[in-house]
Amino acid sequence: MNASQALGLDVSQLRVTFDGFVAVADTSFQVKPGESFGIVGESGSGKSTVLRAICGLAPRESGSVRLTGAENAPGTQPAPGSKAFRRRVQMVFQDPYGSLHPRQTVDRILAEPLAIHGVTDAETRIERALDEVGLGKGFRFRYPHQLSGGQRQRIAIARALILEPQILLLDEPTSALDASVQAEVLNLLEELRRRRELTFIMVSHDLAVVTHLCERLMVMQRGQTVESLSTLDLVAHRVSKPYTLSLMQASSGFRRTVEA
Ligand SMILES: Nc1ncnc2c1ncn2[C@@H]1O[C@H](COP(=O)(O)OP(=O)(O)OP(=O)(O)O)[C@@H](O)[C@H]1O
Repeated sequence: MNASQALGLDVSQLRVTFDGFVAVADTSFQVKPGESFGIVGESGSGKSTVLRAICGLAPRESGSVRLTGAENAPGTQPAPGSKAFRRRVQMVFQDPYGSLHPRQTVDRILAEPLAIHGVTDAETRIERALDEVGLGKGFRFRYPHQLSGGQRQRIAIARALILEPQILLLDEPTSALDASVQAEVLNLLEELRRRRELTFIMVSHDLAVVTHLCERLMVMQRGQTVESLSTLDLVAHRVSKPYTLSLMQASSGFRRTVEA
């Protein structure tokens, strides 16, 4: 993929409510094509709901989600959740076991999005996707229970990438994994981002993970944006809001990273 095909995202005044409860309150942010953007905040602050609303899995009460970049002139915007949108924007969930169908082989799991989108060269794409996530075709006919947690998450990443989207939404992609496996999967994501010029929007409660993978981040609390800052500012403790500071102090992994 060349740089001109990279896509960004413009989220404006996004509001999501569940039976009157405001989970996300008029949140706005922009992610540039090829950028890696993090969303952090305490549990329940609305991070996952932002990602889910972007891809049409959570109901958007108001606000807009627009793809940006050369390909997306005004008037040609695919609706979030539509087939055309999913071709460009894919999501990876936290729990790799829960997100893979237990009775489907890896082959079937990877073939499904291709069939839905009418892609014909399934065999080649599946083998290439398995290679890309460092597993190889020997894994093609295994079931999820025959894989380790890290391998399952690699399959979930392969499934998200098989349609060659430009944007990946990552919801706590490594938090269900052991620390050493976590590092392997983060390195894989970083390598894939560089190779494919992907745009990432990653939710995490772990500041160490976000500083590893993201260039910029947004801090959320109770459905609202507290502040937006660069990773460099965060690492240098150049934060303006007490909430961000308390989040940094609460994150032991982050303290270790800063002290290292
Ligand atoms: N489908 C739903 N129905 C009702 N309430 C919901 C739904 N999804 C999320 N919520 C509520 O919206 C709020 C934000 O949830 P969300 O999952 O976005 O938080 P989060 O910051 O991602 O938290 P965590 O880090 O624990 O995953 C929470 O209070 C949650 O209970």
